[in-house]
Amino acid sequence: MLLLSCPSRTSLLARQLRRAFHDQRWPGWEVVIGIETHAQIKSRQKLFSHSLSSSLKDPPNTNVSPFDAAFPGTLPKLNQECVDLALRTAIALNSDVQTRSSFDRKHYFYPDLPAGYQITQHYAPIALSGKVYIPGRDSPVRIKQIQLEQDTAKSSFDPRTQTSNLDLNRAGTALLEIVTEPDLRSPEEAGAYVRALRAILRAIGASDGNMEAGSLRCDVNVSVNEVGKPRGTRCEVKNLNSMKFMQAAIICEARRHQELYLEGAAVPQETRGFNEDTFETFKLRSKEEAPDYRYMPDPNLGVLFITRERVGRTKKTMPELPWETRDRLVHIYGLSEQDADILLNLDAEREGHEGGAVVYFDRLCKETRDPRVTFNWMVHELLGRLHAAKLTFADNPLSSSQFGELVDLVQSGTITGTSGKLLLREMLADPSSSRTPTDRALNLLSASGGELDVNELCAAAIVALPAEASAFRNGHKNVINKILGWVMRESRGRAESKNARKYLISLLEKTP
Ligand SMILES: Nc1ncnc2c1ncn2[C@@H]1O[C@H](COP(=O)(O)OP(=O)(O)OP(=O)(O)O)[C@@H](O)[C@H]1O
Ligand SMILES: [Mg+2]
Ligand SMILES: [Mg+2]
Repeated sequence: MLLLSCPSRTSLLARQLRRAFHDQRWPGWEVVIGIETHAQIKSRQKLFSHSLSSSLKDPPNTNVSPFDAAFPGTLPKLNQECVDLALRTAIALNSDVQTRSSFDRKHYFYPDLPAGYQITQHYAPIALSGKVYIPGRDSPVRIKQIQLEQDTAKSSFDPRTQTSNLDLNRAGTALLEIVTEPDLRSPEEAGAYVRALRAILRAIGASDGNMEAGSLRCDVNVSVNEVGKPRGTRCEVKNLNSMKFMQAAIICEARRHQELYLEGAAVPQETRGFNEDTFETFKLRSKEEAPDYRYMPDPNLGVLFITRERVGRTKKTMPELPWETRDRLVHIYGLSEQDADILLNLDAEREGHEGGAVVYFDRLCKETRDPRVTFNWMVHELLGRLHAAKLTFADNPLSSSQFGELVDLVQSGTITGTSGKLLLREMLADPSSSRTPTDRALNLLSASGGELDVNELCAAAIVALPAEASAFRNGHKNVINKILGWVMRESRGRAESKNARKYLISLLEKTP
């Protein structure tokens, strides 16, 4: 947010028109997208009961309280941990937290909904009108509202035995529904928005945002119009659980609407599904067939009051948000925006070593290493090696201090860049070895036999014997013999002692 300027409305509009007009896939058409995201809240217990939020590993029907199963006479009790996490989300998305919000019943009849209704926040959601900034766009994606609601149970059908199975583990788990205004204009922007939202939810601990595990699901609303003409009719594609499927569903809808308009037909407002095998959307129901949800306030839950003090207290506990991290990487460390995004995307994909790629990079740079050199070693060499072995950053076995020592050896000229790469390879092959990178570097040097580099050994001696080096610099000139002894030993007597002594002294006098 700190990075991005706010251009005037007219230049914004012109840019948006240009962007729409220049989409080579559908010149002259504008594709309009709004997204409803359901994120499972990372709370220990469900939204209104004491049973635990389940993971996919839990056996079916093991985390179910009488309330989740809608036993008569059971009552909901709002879990404040979920409210706190919703509050953190609202603050992170720059939204207006509502002092008063409330819960409503949304009725429909399906076996995965034991009570016959889902408790949601239809009339008065917990937060309104937020903003999410995404790379490549000056204007934010506007958030319409954020609401708390319950998840449904899971039903599955076994065609062999012709039976339906119900698993109530998920019933009543807390969800956040985050709804955008129709501000997105391409499948890529939609992807960038979901990635940015997921990074925020993860950074604040509100959700795992794991699409494969179902903890982040999206409904996309798509309409198409000719550039400069009024908006088309929107169709909603439900329940997309991967970025790839979401973007494919948008492309499919964009083309389908264009074809209908070109034939002179109208686009009927529909709710659609996505076929993961054919990559096509299909009709679930038309607007006329839409269920009447008969929304009504839940009489068992009162008003949810959130005081200004509570919002203020929560603000104080907010961590650095992804766009703030990006700003810091660019302005404090001097990385390019692209390089900053590489680190942020590593974190967005998966939690990495020592709490993530940015934390790892921060630790490396803390020791006054040059951030750009460090970035190159971390991303091009370390990550490059990991990728070559089909591993990700999360599998990185080297601690930041081990890896930092390697960077230092190269930076101080103790070993060449080529030897550094060899050393990295060796360290990754045997990460648990008790030998330090400096020890390994020396082995590497002596193993290279004839190519003995006395200068490299002298520099290594200074790194390996810091107390002696500083004693020499403080006037204890005799200590040079100890440092020289180290060089002679490591070179297995192959170094020429007079030259080595001269070079050592010049090095010690040159470097602080
Ligand atoms: N012309 C349009 N083209 C694309 N998206 C649109 C258009 N108009 C509205 N939208 C988007 O449709 C979504 C509507 O979601 P909302 O939750 O408000 O209602 P809903 O889909 O009718 O209800 P439900 O939550 O039951 O699905 C929003 O994300 C909004 O931005
Ligand atoms: Mg909705
Ligand atoms: Mg909807």
